[in-house]
Amino acid sequence: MAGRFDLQGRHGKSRVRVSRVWRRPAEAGGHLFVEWSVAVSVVSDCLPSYTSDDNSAIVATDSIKNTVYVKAKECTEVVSMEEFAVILGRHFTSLYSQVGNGGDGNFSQPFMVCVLLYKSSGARPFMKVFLFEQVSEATVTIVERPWERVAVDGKPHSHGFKLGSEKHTTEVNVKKSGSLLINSGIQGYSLLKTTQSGFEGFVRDRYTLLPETRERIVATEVTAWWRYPFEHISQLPSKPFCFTQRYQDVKKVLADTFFGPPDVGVYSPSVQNTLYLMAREVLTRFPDIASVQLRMPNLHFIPVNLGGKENPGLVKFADDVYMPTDEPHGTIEATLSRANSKL
Ligand SMILES: O=c1[nH]c(=O)c2[nH]c(=O)[nH]c2[nH]1
Repeated sequence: MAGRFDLQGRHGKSRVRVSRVWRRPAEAGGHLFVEWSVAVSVVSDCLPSYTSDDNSAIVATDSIKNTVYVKAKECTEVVSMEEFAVILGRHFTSLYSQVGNGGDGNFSQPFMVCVLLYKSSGARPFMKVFLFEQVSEATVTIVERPWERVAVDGKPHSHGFKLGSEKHTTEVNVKKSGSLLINSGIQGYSLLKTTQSGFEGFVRDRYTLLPETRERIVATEVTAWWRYPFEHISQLPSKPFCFTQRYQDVKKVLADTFFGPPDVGVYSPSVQNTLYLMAREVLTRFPDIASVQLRMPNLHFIPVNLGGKENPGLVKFADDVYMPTDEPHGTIEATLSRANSKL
């Protein structure tokens, strides 16, 4: 018996690199500059293109790329990358229905539009039928290159930037119905402290060699994702809420909790506990964040002990010289959500 198959597909364009400058006068804070790597992926009714040579319902990924540049141009007011991702998501999920139904987007099938075309020669008009694709869903992912304004002689420069390290990311999913998911995050946020960290009381089995300690270096490269509670386009906050500012706030709360007060720090009994406290602080401080996921590899700094059988204790380690490693590393991650939130 011939098999029956269920086909699902999506297509889009990845790594569309776009920069946008908003040229404000120096008195208003100077130029704003962003560099984004955008990926757009749409779910659409173009299954015949997979199963046959019929491409008539495909929005070309080249057009998707061009749309990113056009929409960036149209953003004459400063936008955050979350807002830009929503603009793109709405564009792709509404564009093809607007032609036929005035924009309320309630088609469940691909639809046809009949257009009467008139020839300039005055010949009889003829009718052409277009089949428009239904984009039911769009996912837009953006990673920002961290250009930061420089300061010269302690004064913020009006149009000079240097590259920083950690990156702001976002992933936005928009459905034709208007339903929405906005996740934002941080990638490559490297944090280290030279003391106030230990690891004791863990399981000892016959392969355990790791000594217990209350004194070690702890280092990690945080990847964070958090979810905003806006579940429909209509719930999007109006202006004063700024996703970019919230990103800066979350970054600060994560670091402040990791390090503790500047003079004394805070003791970390495990990466697990520090991760939890960081996530909890984010949810406590920001009611507009519904859940937060943290991934914190434990990047080991191994105490160097020279010696061996012949020369035991040739050079004794005294919390001073370490061998930095990034492979292998511990992998520690958790998600913290509000108890009443639906994930
Ligand atoms: O903070 C830590 N958590 C662990 O789970 C772990 N495992 C390990 O070997 N060292 C550490 N450190």
